[in-house]
Amino acid sequence: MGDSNNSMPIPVLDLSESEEVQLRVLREACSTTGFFYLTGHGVPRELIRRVFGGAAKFFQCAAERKDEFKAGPGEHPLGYQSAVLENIKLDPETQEHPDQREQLKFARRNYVRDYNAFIEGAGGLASASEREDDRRIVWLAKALTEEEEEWRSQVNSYFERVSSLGHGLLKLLAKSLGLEETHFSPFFKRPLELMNLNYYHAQKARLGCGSHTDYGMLTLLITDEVPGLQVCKDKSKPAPEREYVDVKAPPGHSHFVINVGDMLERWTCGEFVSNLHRVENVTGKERFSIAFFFEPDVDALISPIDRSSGSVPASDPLPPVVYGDWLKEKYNKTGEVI
Ligand SMILES: O=C(O)CCC(=O)C(=O)O
Ligand SMILES: [Fe+2]
Repeated sequence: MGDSNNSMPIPVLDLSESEEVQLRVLREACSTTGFFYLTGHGVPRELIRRVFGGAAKFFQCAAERKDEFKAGPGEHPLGYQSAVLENIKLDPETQEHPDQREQLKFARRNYVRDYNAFIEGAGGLASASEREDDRRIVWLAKALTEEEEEWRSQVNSYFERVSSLGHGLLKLLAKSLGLEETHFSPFFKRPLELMNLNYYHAQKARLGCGSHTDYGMLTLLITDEVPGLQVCKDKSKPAPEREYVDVKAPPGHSHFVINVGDMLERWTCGEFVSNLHRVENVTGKERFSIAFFFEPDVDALISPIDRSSGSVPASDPLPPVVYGDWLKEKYNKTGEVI
């Protein structure tokens, strides 16, 4: 792991190394490719394997069964999304075809409330008591088989483990920027945490997921061993000239692949890079991945950090934004149909 492929090395952050080394690796990774592998994370491989196993079974189910996991009104952006039409994520500049993947999405109940209030303009934000109490992970299907019940507890436990990793990484990120360890905590009291199980079909010569950046703070991804994820070498180039390099698929679910999102790039005034990436599944094999999007509270007011003064400056080069407003604008721009 961590060797260069096609001349773009992806560093490995090992949480069992000394903090000094961790901070150095993190800073270096975030300010160059915006991607790093994470190991020493403590999420049991067996748990990850079981979550993947259940996902493979779920996506094999008949369409009628999968449709029972579809979101109803007020339940977006959760549940099952088939590969046809509902799942279009078109970047008109670079992507000719819709994304080719099925997804099953999970979040906590307060995410659903906050998302719908802010993005869809329906209902209110999670109430004060819900903010504290309702961290339940939502499953949309009315009834589950015994096997699915078992899978549910594995998926939920994986979600909690990755959520804790996200909070831990916030502390490291803050320190790597020379800030107090708790600097980001007030903006992550009830973070938007969205977990997508992805199923890329075994088709050829189509983008499973078109070139994009992720919107939030960090994305924590686990893939199977089928390659497909590619990272842009230099996103400042115009779209037709951009080159993409493969991100080596870690063996046996051993490493997370983590990347900086747009909000963190903005928060750090561009010091940390939210890089373009895509999935090109040309192996002729099915591919599965789990992406966990770790994003600030929907109503967090985020002022970019100017490191030249070491804190939030009086006159920001970038104005403060409310995270939910920023997200809404992003969705409107990409024309994502949910
Ligand atoms: O499946 C992958 O390897 C990456 C998926 C991804 O980039 C995304 O869903 O944002
Ligand atoms: Fe992504």
